[in-house]
Amino acid sequence: MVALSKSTIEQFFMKTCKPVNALAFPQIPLVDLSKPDANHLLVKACQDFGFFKVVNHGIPLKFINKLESEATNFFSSPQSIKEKAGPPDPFGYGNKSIGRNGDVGWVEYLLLDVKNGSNYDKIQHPEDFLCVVDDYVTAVKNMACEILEMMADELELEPRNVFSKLLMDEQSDSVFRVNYYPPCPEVEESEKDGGNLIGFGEHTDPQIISVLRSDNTSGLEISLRDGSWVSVPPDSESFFINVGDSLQVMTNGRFKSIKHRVVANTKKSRMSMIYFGGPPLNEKIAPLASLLEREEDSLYKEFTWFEYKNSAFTSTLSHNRLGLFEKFSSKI
Ligand SMILES: C=C1C[C@]23C[C@@]1(O)CC[C@H]2[C@@]12CC[C@H](O)[C@@](C)(C(=O)O1)[C@H]2[C@@H]3C(=O)O
Ligand SMILES: O=C(O)CCC(=O)C(=O)O
Ligand SMILES: [Fe+2]
Repeated sequence: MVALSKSTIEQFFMKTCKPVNALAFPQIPLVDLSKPDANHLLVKACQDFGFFKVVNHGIPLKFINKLESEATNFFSSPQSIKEKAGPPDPFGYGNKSIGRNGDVGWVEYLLLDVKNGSNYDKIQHPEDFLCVVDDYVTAVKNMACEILEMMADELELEPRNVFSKLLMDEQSDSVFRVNYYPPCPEVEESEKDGGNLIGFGEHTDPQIISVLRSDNTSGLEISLRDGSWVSVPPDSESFFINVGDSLQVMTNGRFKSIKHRVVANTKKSRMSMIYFGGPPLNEKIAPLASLLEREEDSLYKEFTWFEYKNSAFTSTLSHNRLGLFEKFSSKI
């Protein structure tokens, strides 16, 4: 990134909420996938937070390291090379501008379509990149499916692939993103006023499940039920799982899609990679009939993922996207 003036940088300061010093939150739910209580703990975490950390995940470290090193090469290449992989329409390289509706963040990113690798050819040496992304995404998708099946078991839902089949479907509309948050030394002056540089503004993820891995730089924050923000202690050897809006709907609001954001670290860069597991475009998203048989009212109108995605992608990051599909907004 080129050096920017203070006034240019000011547009990245948080506008919607007072500057915060979100406390590090050591009580992030922790699920050890190799332990017998994993099913119970992950369902509890989805109900209480919509977020948890996973250890003993079985994803080979070499997949993670290779991808991190390819991505580091990419983000440290000359701006003109990176820009050849952009603009994000919606896939490709993006710089500071997120989505199409005016959101900005102190971030560079690569957004890739998992279903159809064709967009990789914007990137220089696509063959190297394609190979490492595929290995990584396949492994992470399998872990996401295992977690979704553990959820179904714990909720006594049948078949147990009721959620995971959506990610396994050849037409699954899943997305992969690598975010690079450069340091911003120019901001230290303004920090005296208690400012915070926004890396990625607050939002919920629209899909079913998101699997996030970052390096050991802090920055990710989650919003608790009382509206306070807490900082997630980074852990490069673990994965963090987010419940997405679609899973909130399918569980009729039992699982919460978590509001999260990234505050840029002004001194250190941060890199994260996120797999967003989504359903096929024509899939109908609605509370599962077997949950409604248990005498619950459906809280949501049915929609297809295509409809939800269209509406989501015309909204800004912080918009409450599910509001449009709620039947009784006061109940949620
Ligand atoms: C402002 C936007 C960026 C986003 C599309 C949207 O209009 C609203 C949802 C955003 C989000 C958040 C989670 C993922 O990072 C993402 C790829 C997604 O599916 O929804 C982004 C979208 C994006 O960056 O294009
Ligand atoms: O970079 C991160 O840690 C999170 C980014 C994020 O929430 C997203 O890309 O949807
Ligand atoms: Fe997100």
